[in-house]
Amino acid sequence: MAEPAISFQGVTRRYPQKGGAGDVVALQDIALDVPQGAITGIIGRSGAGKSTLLRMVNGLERPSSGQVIVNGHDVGAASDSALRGIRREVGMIFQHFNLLASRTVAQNIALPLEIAGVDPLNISRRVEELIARVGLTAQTSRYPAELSGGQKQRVGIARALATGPRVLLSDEATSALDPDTTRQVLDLLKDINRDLGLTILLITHEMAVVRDICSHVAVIEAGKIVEAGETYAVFSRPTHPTTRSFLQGVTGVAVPQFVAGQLRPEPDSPQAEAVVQITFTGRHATDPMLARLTSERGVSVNILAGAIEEIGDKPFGSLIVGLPLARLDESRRFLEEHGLLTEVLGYVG
Ligand SMILES: Nc1ncnc2c1ncn2[C@@H]1O[C@H](COP(=O)(O)OP(=O)(O)OP(=O)(O)O)[C@@H](O)[C@H]1O
Repeated sequence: MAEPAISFQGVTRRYPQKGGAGDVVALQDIALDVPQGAITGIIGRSGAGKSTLLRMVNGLERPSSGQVIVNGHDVGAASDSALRGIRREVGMIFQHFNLLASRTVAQNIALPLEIAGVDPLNISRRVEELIARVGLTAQTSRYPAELSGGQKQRVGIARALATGPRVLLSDEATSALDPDTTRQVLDLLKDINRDLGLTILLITHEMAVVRDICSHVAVIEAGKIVEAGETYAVFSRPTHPTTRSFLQGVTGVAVPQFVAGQLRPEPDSPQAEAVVQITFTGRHATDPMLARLTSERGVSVNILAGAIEEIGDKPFGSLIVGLPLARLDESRRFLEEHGLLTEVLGYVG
């Protein structure tokens, strides 16, 4: 296994509160490896600790205890001069772009190179290359106020890439953009990841962003990582309720309203129907298992909701069905034996 690009080792961050009301524990004993060359998403609700975690990677925050190792350097223990070196290897993009209004596109992108003392001829060559890379050649001399949100984020990306970082941090980079523009910016990040082998660590509160570009994901809740792994594995077998609730919207299936209102945790009668979520992954996503359950076992299946999509180019499907209570155990066994995951959501009738 290659060394991780970033390794959080037992990281805790406390903030003292005014008036001696005890500390706020923003992060608690975080252990997480971010693989080299991957796109890793940290997803969590507001206040979960995402920004604090991200800001540790470029030393904007330091751990109260534990270590953050980036490309082999212990960021929390780095001197100011070592930190400057680490920051050249770590670019960052922001939700609100953070561009300088008085500088053109080219001048904004040139800024980190000027700070690094690169000579002017090399700066203009490099800036031209970066502008082409993010598709803004026609906007080179425009000011931020003359750009759309998506174009501003492209400038942010080019600026973050200027010093040739090995890691790119993204702080809710698409949260201020409409869905089409979000898609384009995510595609650009994916291309950069692939072409430059750049490690990307992003924070988001949208599972759709994770689904669309992240090969790995960590779910953070109240300062703790509650679930982490390859996106496909986490999507197929979410174990934590927070992960499940983030997934509900994104896999496009939810219990339909007319059923949700009647759903009960226990069956009321032997004639009840179990409402079951079935998750399909890999080749099983396209196998007609439900048809076989009916034709081979004579079980009538009532399809209530469903969707099939792709995660990391692999098919992933989710269905919600009604199954007769009397045949529930047998049906679940049949489906599980064929590689499908089943979960009883409740009972109706
Ligand atoms: N400088 C600070 N002083 C005191 N408390 C802080 C400070 N920074 C963050 N916190 C607290 O730490 C916790 C985590 O905050 P953080 O900003 O990392 O969450 P987040 O997941 O990024 O939230 P959001 O999505 O709203 O930005 C919160 O309870 C927050 O109030």
